[in-house]
Amino acid sequence: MELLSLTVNSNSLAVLQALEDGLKKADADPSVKAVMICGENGKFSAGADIRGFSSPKRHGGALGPIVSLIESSEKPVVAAIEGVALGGGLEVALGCHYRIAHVKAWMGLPEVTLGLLPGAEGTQRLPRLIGVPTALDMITTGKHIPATEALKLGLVDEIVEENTIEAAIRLANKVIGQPLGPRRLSLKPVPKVPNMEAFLREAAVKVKQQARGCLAPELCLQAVRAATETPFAEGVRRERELFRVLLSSGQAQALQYAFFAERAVHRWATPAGASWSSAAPQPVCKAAVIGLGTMGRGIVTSLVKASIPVVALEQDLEYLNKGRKAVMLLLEREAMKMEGGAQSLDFHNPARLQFTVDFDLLHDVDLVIEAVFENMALKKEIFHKLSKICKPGALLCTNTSALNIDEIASATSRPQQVIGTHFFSPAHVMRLLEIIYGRHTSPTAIATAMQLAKTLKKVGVVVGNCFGFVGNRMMFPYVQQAVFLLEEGSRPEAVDQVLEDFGFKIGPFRMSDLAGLDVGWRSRQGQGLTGPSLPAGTPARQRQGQRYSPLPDLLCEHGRFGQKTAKGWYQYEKAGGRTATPDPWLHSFLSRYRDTHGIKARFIDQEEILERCLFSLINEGFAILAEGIASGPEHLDVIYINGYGWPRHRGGPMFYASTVGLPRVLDKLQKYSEAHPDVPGLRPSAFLKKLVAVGNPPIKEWMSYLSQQSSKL
Ligand SMILES: CCCCCCCC/C=C\C=C\CC(=O)SCCNC(=O)CCNC(=O)[C@H](O)C(C)(C)COP(=O)(O)OP(=O)(O)OC[C@H]1O[C@@H](n2cnc3c(N)ncnc32)[C@H](O)[C@@H]1OP(=O)(O)O
Repeated sequence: MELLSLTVNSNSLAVLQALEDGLKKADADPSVKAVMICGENGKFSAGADIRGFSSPKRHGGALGPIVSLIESSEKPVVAAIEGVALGGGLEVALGCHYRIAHVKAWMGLPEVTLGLLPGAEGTQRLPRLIGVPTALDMITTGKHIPATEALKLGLVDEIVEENTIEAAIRLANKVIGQPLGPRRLSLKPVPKVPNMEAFLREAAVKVKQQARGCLAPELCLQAVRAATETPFAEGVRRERELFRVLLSSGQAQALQYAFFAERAVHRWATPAGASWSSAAPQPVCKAAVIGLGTMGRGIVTSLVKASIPVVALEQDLEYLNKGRKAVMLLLEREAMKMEGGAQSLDFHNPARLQFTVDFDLLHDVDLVIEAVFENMALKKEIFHKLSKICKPGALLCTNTSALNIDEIASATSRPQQVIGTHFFSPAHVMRLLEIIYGRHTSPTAIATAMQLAKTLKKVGVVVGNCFGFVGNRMMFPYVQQAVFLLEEGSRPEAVDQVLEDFGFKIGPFRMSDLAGLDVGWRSRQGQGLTGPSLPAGTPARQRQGQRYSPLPDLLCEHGRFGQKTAKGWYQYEKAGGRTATPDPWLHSFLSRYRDTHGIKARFIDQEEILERCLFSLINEGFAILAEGIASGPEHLDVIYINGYGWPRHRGGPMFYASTVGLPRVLDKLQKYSEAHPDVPGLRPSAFLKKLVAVGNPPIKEWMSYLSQQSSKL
């Protein structure tokens, strides 16, 4: 028996060479009767080294012929899949005549998530093995499936609970001498679907809709279509052609950047030098959530799903019962999606989930997440109480989206254990957790919050304390520009369309209707920008000498809070309705508003809409980096991709800026700033100017142009 060993993500080229050499040697040696391919260290293969994709010759082109070589071997080749078989790794397994997997193994073709397609004949072999609908789903989503599902789909021949390699050797011995023709996937026809053409057409529409401008899913579908329409060799040619298109698209680079950015933010560090190496997380065996509004409900659900026992607290029985019902509904829905159902979550067990109005029940929890509404006085009152009731080591987290962490911490006797954990709605679905450290927050508290993010299957991003932190702070100038564009002549649907065409899930006005216009209104009232505390005689469209638009306030004064009141920037079929329709009332309201303020409406083209919204957001990003609020551009990008619906295939706002070119971003900001001198958000940040002055360096070098002293933390 010849044994070939594959190494996960080591030098791909060396693995390929070893595979080719081993196969040739095995074929030439008459004493070898069968071949078994396995990985090292309990992992079959996670595919190509993603960093190597910038050198095309090293990958796609090289693996296909080797997979063919495996398949054409006259000796049976068995894949022993342990750990993961992903991308090129699974394509190798598809070339084998038999596949045997450990029960805990995972498989998938995630190339699409990297802006590519399985370019080593995977788009041609997988449909032949498991049928077009399932193959298409795996290839266009890139999802990883467990071995148990792979067995049901026919992707593997057998799963084992014990030693996969021994089982594979047994299988190989058993099949020696059996005909290999029926095991060669390239020779099999693609299984028929009743109306293949109609199926593919419908699938294409769905894929395009979900892709939101991302090329890879559509080209994956085209490659699978080729498998249904042409012989294997022709399909392979088409696959290669499409692979080359994707490889040279900027989207693949953006998606690969996003892959590494998400891993890079896990290695958090503060300007004071704290990091994983200086802090270990505290165990979180029991948690509490205060406030069962929209955010609190999602947070409780998220904790229960992660098997962390939770005490859920509300201010009185009426709110508690309302919250309890809503949480139970969410958990039932989540349980239905899981294999073990409600039993697996065990949320009816009071030891797992307890509802109370009694603060004293929080005495033994390891971590509290306060999720009451955005009111500093209320939050301080709660934190003061927590600091008295909770055990000494308990971590006190606040789910604020903008408020000052230091001020909240000042209400406690243990500011080192106070930290911001900004969840995104719906909290049990959205992947982002913005983790905000204050002046006194300890490294242990940061490490614990980061570990919590991981346990909740979220991406934790550590940032510093400032109004709006990173995500919302960058969002303010973006939304502000969107509203200014309305004042100047545009309409909500026109602005949204441009940003949705760019790839955002929803544009700023649809988003604001969904979130509720009253949220921002309350916050602006709190800041004294509108409402009774606004000094008499304040000009309608100016605050502290800067341009201000009262449009959102005026809508709220008309009771237009968005979806919840069936009217906002759009109109909806009913209160709570989701279908936004342009509203003639709003259009005439905007005309009257412009007349009142002597604004002459003008036509605003798509380029201006896009640039003013995006470049002002990016500009704020540069200011955030310069202030040391985030430790690198990838932090901002990960926040935007995972929390704000930024199109992943554009790599995040800062990566996008690097692809547009910083000189162009600067030029445009300068132009818009000259036209609107009373809008500070359009004034180019000093850091952006510096980067342009030093010659527009690549994004990975940006931070090296900041002097250490610039950090305000
Ligand atoms: C059988 C032989 C084939 C091998 C040679 C192939 C030759 C290539 C030819 C053709 C091309 C094929 C296309 C592809 O294969 S594209 C790559 C497809 N694979 C993937 O997309 C897998 C990506 N990785 C993951 O999904 C996960 O990392 C996973 C493997 C599931 C492990 O997850 P987890 O345990 O959570 O660990 P991390 O994600 O944090 O990863 C740990 C570190 O490893 C780095 N990593 C992981 N995968 C890759 C990769 N494919 N290339 C480069 N680096 C990778 C990751 O960045 C982490 O590094 P660090 O700790 O420094 O951040």
